[in-house]
Amino acid sequence: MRYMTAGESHGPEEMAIIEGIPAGLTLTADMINQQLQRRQKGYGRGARQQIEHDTVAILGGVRHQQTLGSPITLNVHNRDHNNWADIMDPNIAETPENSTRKVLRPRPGHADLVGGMKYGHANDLRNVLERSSARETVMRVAVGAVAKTLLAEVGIDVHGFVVNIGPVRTPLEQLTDFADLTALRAQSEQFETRTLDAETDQAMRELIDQTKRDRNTVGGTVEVIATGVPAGLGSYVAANTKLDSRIAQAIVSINAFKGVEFGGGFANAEAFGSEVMDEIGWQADRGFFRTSNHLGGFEGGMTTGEPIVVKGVVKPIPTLYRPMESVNIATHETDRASIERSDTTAVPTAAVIAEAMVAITLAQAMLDKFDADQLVRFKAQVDQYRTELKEF
Ligand SMILES: Cc1cc2nc3c(=O)[nH]c(=O)nc-3n(C[C@H](O)[C@H](O)[C@H](O)COP(=O)(O)O)c2cc1C
Ligand SMILES: C=C(O[C@@H]1CC(C(=O)O)=C[C@@H](OP(=O)(O)O)[C@H]1O)C(=O)O
Repeated sequence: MRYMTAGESHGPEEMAIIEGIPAGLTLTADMINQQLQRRQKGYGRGARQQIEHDTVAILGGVRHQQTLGSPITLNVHNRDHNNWADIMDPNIAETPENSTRKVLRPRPGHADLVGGMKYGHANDLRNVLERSSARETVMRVAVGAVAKTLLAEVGIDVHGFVVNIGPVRTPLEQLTDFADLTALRAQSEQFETRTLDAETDQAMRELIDQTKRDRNTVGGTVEVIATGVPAGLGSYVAANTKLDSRIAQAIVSINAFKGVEFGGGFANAEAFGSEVMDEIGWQADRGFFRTSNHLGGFEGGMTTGEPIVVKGVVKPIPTLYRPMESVNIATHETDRASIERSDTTAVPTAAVIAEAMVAITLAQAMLDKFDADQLVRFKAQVDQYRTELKEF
């Protein structure tokens, strides 16, 4: 399964084409819209999310709510395009009237300067920021919704949670029961943590409010857990077949993500081997299992059959309303960076996007391993494989 997205942040549309989803999967716009709505929630975002009401149009690859096996085409309209129509119109040449809102003072931490140097956009760095914007992640979440729908057919569930925003951490106890990820979600639509007491919820809001008043931004950490994943996805035989490395790539491909860890991750570097390896057990009704999950569900680049637990580090938003020092690319004079309308934090949204990226990567691994033509055969092969694993 592969996919591609296209679209500029203030352009008319965001688009995605997915190739390789089996025929016979029930898919509706509502299923995708539920995930798009989750992406739009989250305390700390700017005014853009009030303008957008992201809803998907399914334009190809589906008939009577069933996938056909042909490429699935998805589309999300940018409502904000109305406010940028002349400036962003693909079909109207540049004129003095529509050549406004130029970006000439690159923002440190954003793609502006290097993107401009690379593609030769010396006239306007907007040509960079329109695509480097995390607006693109709306389509990743749409593609992720399709992946999650497929994975649910074979009992795989994937969920993203907020771990911390700046110094405010959710009370994150070691998980022993991964039975129901949806139930694990604390009842907080704003933060999507897996445990959240009123005090922490309040502390997070206060931190974000204070950061906004300070005209600053704040980052954090998110965690994605995937359950029901069979052992043996990915392989140790070659560098590019190791599934943990593909998941790491998928996470760091998201705007602003700067680090990844599996299971105990960086803390494992300070522990002894006896505290880190997951001991092996066997029961007739389960087959092989582990008594702990310090390694986050991977050995040798392969899934162990235990839940996948992966965390991602989200840096603070680069655009500051109290801009940092920069240089005007037209005059080469020192100046303050441009201010574009911006979020204070995007960590809660980042959890939903990271979930989508893990779901996409797992769906790809499953479709590499099992039949990708039709859902019935795909499911039968997964069942058969699970039986073989249990009987090993
Ligand atoms: C959901 C989300 C929303 C974001 N919103 C903003 C924003 O409002 N302003 C901004 O400067 N950066 C924002 N970013 C971060 C930039 O897109 C990102 O830092 C930039 O593309 C440079 O890429 P890099 O940080 O991966 O190096 C956001 C990121 C995510 C994941
Ligand atoms: C549009 C989204 O996020 C945007 C990501 C983003 C950036 O620079 O990454 C900058 C902001 O864009 P704008 O200036 O239009 O408000 C965010 O709102 C979205 O998530 O749907």
